[in-house]
Amino acid sequence: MNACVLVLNCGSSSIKFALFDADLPLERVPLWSGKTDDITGPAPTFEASDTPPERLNVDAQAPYHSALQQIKQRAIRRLGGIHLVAVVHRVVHGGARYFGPVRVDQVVLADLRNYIPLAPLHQPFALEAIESFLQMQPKLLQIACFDTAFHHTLPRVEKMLPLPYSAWERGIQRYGFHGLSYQYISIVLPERHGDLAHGKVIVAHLGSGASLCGMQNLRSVATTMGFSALDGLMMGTRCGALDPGVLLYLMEVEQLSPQQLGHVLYYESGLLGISGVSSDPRALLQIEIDNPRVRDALALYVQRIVREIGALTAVLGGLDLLVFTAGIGENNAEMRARICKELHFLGLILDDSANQSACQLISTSQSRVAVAIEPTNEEWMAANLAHALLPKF
Ligand SMILES: Nc1ncnc2c1ncn2[C@@H]1O[C@H](COP(=O)(O)OP(=O)(O)O)[C@@H](O)[C@H]1O
Ligand SMILES: CC(=O)OP(=O)(O)O
Ligand SMILES: [Mg+2]
Repeated sequence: MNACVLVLNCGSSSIKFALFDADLPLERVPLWSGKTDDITGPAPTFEASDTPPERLNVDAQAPYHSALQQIKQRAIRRLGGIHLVAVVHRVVHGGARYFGPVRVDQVVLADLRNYIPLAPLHQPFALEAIESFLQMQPKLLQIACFDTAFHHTLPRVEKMLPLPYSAWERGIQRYGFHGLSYQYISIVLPERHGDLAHGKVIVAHLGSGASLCGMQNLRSVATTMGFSALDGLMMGTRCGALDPGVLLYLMEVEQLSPQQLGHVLYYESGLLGISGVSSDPRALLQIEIDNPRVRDALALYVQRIVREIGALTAVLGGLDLLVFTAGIGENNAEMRARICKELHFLGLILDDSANQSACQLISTSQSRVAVAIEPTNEEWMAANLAHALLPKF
């Protein structure tokens, strides 16, 4: 083995990490991987492929910083004597400037800071990770791969917002997110589903953050997240699509400051906001019988997904394949069943036992729309994209 790359994926509630042998072809299974979950919550956890899950001791004043330092230490320990050739970062927002993977130096870092207001739940943590490695080892290659990049193929009409034209000229447009996940899915779908994968496909990335991507010929043609990671579906703590009149009302009549409004939309809404209990459907499903607010939260969550699948099906002009991915999409059979039940009008028929067993294909042979589960692999996708920037051995 010549060298390794370390990938860091700073999500809204987790940091995922993976170590890949840098030799091509890049194995999809990492040498070492894991995640820290619920970092800002009361009981953050650390899980890695070589150790049992444990409680992570984080500094409550700076939980992300402290989790990151611990991952760094453990990664260095895991490397032993192996040469680390680069650290690859999932950076959520690349704006209108960054599409391909990019080497990050202080200049690029300063530029990427401009996007913090557009992705306040993600961008600061990824940039903090980059900065911390740059300080520790200034010569170690830092590479950013962007969540927005895969949506570069969106037609102009999907990128534009119906605001004054000058907004478009100022870069106020729909970008789309979860691109590393969708790009990975676009690579594996033909391997699993042959020609069907090249048709009209909707991928449902349902995690803490959630979005849909409509693909045709394996390219993004429509997506539910837009200018920021707030648009589209209802999420764990984020509202999703909202009547802009509500924002004006909250600011003008209820006198919320921009900071307070941001906090409401990013941290206090979605499943947590409606239920008042949790942002995790797993927890909510267990208590819905006794709790009407929890039932409302789950019903609204499903309704928003079904409504947007309908919209993307219209944009695609039909639907051949629906793919579930990310934490909820991959693991929560009950949520998949509730969503699919509402899509019966499309001729979609779920195979209940295949769904319960989380099979690769979970629709019946009579179903007019094939339904699949595909575990995402954002870390491998980022490592793979970054490979072009690595020095040749
Ligand atoms: N084993 C599991 N069973 C059911 N739900 C799960 C499981 N693992 C994760 N999830 C769900 O996935 C969500 C996190 O998804 P993930 O894609 O990891 O999000 P993020 O990348 O934004 O941190 C959690 O809120 C939880 O609801
Ligand atoms: C863009 C986004 O919402 O990412 P995540 O789902 O990892 O929070
Ligand atoms: Mg994620």
